[in-house]
Formats: sequence, structure tokens, C-alpha cells
Amino acid sequence: MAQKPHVLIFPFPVQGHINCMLKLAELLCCRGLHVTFLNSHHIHERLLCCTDIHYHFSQYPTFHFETISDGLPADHPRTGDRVVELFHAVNATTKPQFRDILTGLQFHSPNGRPALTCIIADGIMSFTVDVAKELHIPTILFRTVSASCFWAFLCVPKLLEAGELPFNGENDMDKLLSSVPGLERFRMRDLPSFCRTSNLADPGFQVVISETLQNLKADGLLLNTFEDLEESALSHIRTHIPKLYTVGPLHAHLKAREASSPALQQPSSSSLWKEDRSCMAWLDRKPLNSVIYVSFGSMTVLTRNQLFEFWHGLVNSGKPFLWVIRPKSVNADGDIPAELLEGTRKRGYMVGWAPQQEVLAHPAVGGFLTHSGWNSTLESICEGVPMICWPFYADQQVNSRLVGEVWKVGLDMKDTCERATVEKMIKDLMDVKRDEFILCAKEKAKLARKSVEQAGSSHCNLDRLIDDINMMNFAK
Ligand SMILES: O=c1ccn([C@@H]2O[C@H](COP(=O)(O)OP(=O)(O)O[C@H]3O[C@H](CO)[C@@H](O)[C@H](O)[C@H]3O)[C@@H](O)[C@H]2O)c(=O)[nH]1
Ligand SMILES: C[C@H]1CC[C@@H]2C(C(=O)O)=CO[C@@H](O)[C@@H]21
Repeated sequence: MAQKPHVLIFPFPVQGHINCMLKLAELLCCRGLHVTFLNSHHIHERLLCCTDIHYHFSQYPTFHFETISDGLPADHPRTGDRVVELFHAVNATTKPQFRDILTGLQFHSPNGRPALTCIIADGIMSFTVDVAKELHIPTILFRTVSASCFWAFLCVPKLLEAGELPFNGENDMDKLLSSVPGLERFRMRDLPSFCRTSNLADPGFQVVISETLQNLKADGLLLNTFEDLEESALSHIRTHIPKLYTVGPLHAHLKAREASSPALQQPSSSSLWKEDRSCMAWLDRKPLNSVIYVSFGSMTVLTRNQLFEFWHGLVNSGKPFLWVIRPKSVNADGDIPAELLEGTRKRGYMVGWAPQQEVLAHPAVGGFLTHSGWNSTLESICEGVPMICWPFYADQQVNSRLVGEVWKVGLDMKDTCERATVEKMIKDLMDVKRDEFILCAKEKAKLARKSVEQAGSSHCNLDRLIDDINMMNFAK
């Protein structure tokens, strides 16, 4: 009998990409596939120190970790404002090492793993396709952003042709885009932050656009979304990439799988910071739907002014709040006004990192003030928790527009965090307009659950992906 396929999964080395690609890895292992998960040394050390990931994955004899350099020194902050440095380092250092690793895995390895069948690599590292092609290994790319964001990136050449880009200052920020199908509900303000430059040679802009166009060369594209959520963007993408697999929300997909297989362990954390679980006991003492949960993800950095505007807004809203302030995520020190300390002592709770999925599932949580990272957005949708969005960078500007304007499951606070706005939006989300948001949020949560159940679209698409990988294995 033929051996099971062997897939190399290779994420871009940041938290938001690791989380969903590990879930995919686990889903493939559940189906008996061999998976080698290629982490940066830096990420891997952090996972080992903050989680029980090794123990968790030891339940899958077909799973293996390998590591590679990300090219940056250990003390580099790897934050969103410095992501271009990470791109350059990966290209200069990781890319040549990747070729060596792939060559090593091309044939049966001494520890019994079969030769590689295919690669599932992060779509922001399209060099993987070129290296794999040289070795005749098929590659499916996994882009970890929303389909809508991916579509917006794909449309950039058309937006340039039509003169809607490049960005020409703050004037046209609120005009609806009109030249490209599928972007009718988006303004310049809602395009990925990398588009906010008049310099077409800007390194951030260059990287994401050229990477997106390179994605068309792969043998398929995986997205962490589901058909009912982003129908329009998906149908447009399919005109360029017919082999498209929507298998999300991956965290819910894995949860559903685990619920139906009692032998499997509960999901494991893949956090790069130690989760402070004391917030769960704090939530247990709060009334139903009363708490606003605040987190800006793993890459956002706040100025002192932004920190204090949010803080005043939260305290002035009068609502209990649970706020994740990641270590080293605020560019500020100095004194804290007494009224903020007092308001926090009465109603607030702060942690350095939280078990976010559990927090969002807690009955006391009534709203989420988020940076609109795609994982956070999907996690909130799955729990039916309405959002206030304050996008920081990259795809987040697109996601927050989806939340506020397309799905109507919350409010888009984009480009301001003035304290009065924060206070008003919290009151609107938690009280004044709560019913309308909850109605839409519950509906989306239902659709998300349906997509990952037996016969749901994401469930079927995962089957199709595995069938296609099996075909690649036979053709090897
Ligand atoms: O206290 C916390 C805060 C976050 N998380 C988890 O960390 C992940 C954060 O991911 P995401 O919400 O996507 O944000 P980023 O960390 O900022 O992720 C990067 O990757 C995402 C996927 O491409 C992009 O959408 C973002 O813009 C990009 O910054 C989520 O799974 C959260 O559950 C925790 O477990 N505990
Ligand atoms: C690290 C960030 C820059 C590009 C990546 C991305 C993408 O388009 O794939 C969007 O936001 C972040 O997840 C990534």
C-alpha cells in the first residue's frame, strides 16, 4: 500500500500566521498525513517556553517540527512597524536555508518520514514556489489574510491603471472606490495600510503587491475563511485562481474535529507569550455580556498618546474592561493620571497576554475592541461577539470595513482613537445599538459553525485538499 502523503508546512514567522497554520497542520495529522512544520528558531523557542506544544503534538506520531533562521537578531522586536526588516531578513537568510532543508526532505529521511509530497507555504513567501519547482515539488500557498484583503491586493494594478491609486494625500480618503468589481463598498481609507503611500517603490507596498501577484504561480491557494462569509471576494479571486480552498475558520474547524474524536486532546495554545489565566476567574465574577475585551494582537505598538486616549475612553465608558497590554507594546513611560488608576482598580483588569479564544467564549464578554487581525476577527465572529475595530496596519484596514460596513457586526473606529469616540463607541456597542449588532453577529456565528461541520463548505474543501494531496502522492 502507498505511504500516506508528507506535507511541509512553512509559515511566515509571526504569531498570526503560526496560529492558523498549526491548526491546519493538526487537521492534516488527524487524517493520518505526515506533516513537517517549519518554524523559525525564534518562534520555536518561544513556543517551547510558553506552551505545552511538544506534549500536545506528541499525540500525532506523523507530526514533526523543524526549525530555520528568520535572519534577525534575538532582541529584534518583530513588531508591525518593523515588518519590512523581517521580510528582508527572511529573503536574505531563510530563503537559501530553505533550499537546503527541502533538498534534505526530498527523499525518505532516516527517521522514517516518507519523501515530501507537497509544500503548504505562507503566501507572503512566494520564493518557496520557485525553490520547490526546481526540485519538482508541488506547492500550495496559504495566505493568512481575509479573501477581501487578498482581492484588494490583487486589484492594485487595476486601481493604478484607473488612477484610484497611488495614494495622493488625505483628500480622497472617504470616496468609494469605483473602478474595480468587488471593491465597491471600500474607500481608499479601507485599503490595506501598505497602499497609503504615494511612492510606488515603497518597500512595504512593493513586497505585498509583488508577493500577491506571485501567488498565481502556485498549484493552489488556501484561505482561512468560509464561503458564506466572503462570497463576493471569493468569486472574484476564483476567476484568477480556480484551485482555491477555503477551509476556515481553522480554529473552529479543529475544535469541531476534536469534538467528534474523543481520543484527541483539547486544543493547545500556540501563544508566543505566557497566557495569564487569572483573567478567567476575574471574568467569572462579572455579569453576563458586561465586559469589553481589549486586545491589539501580537504586532501592534501604541504611542503614549494612543494608550491614554484608549484608557480614558474605557474608564469613562463605565463598563468593566479586560485589556491585554503585551510586554513592550507601548512606546511610553512616565506617570499615569490618578483617575485612570482609580477607574482601572474599580472596573478594569490588565494582563500581558490572555487565552483569547476562551476569553471571547466567556459569557461575561459582551464586546471586543480589536485591531482587526484576521484571526481575532474570525474568533470573535465564531463566538458571536460584536467588535469595535481600531486597525493598526496591513490587512486590518480591510477587515474593519467588513465588520462595520459589510457584515454590520460592529463599529469601525479607523484612524482615530480620541477618548470621546472610544467612550461613545463602547456605549453604542454594549448598550445603545447592541441588539442590531447581536442579531448579525449570531447569524454569522451560525454560518461559521455550519461551514466546519460535516457537509459544510470548509469541511468539504478540506476533504478536497486532502484528495488533491493524495493525487500528488500517487503522481510522485
Ligand atoms: O492576549 C492575546 C492576544 C491574542 N491572542 C491570539 O493571537 C492571535 C492574533 O492574531 P491576529 O488577530 O490575526 O493578529 P496579529 O497577531 O496582529 O496577526 C498578524 O497576522 C494576521 C494573519 O495574517 C493578520 O491578519 C494581522 O494583521 C497580522 O498582524 C489570535 O489567534 C489571538 O487569539 C491570544 O491568544 N492572546
Ligand atoms: C506580517 C504581515 C505583512 C504581510 C502579511 C500580510 C499578508 O498580506 O499576507 C498581511 O498582514 C500580516 O499578516 C502579514
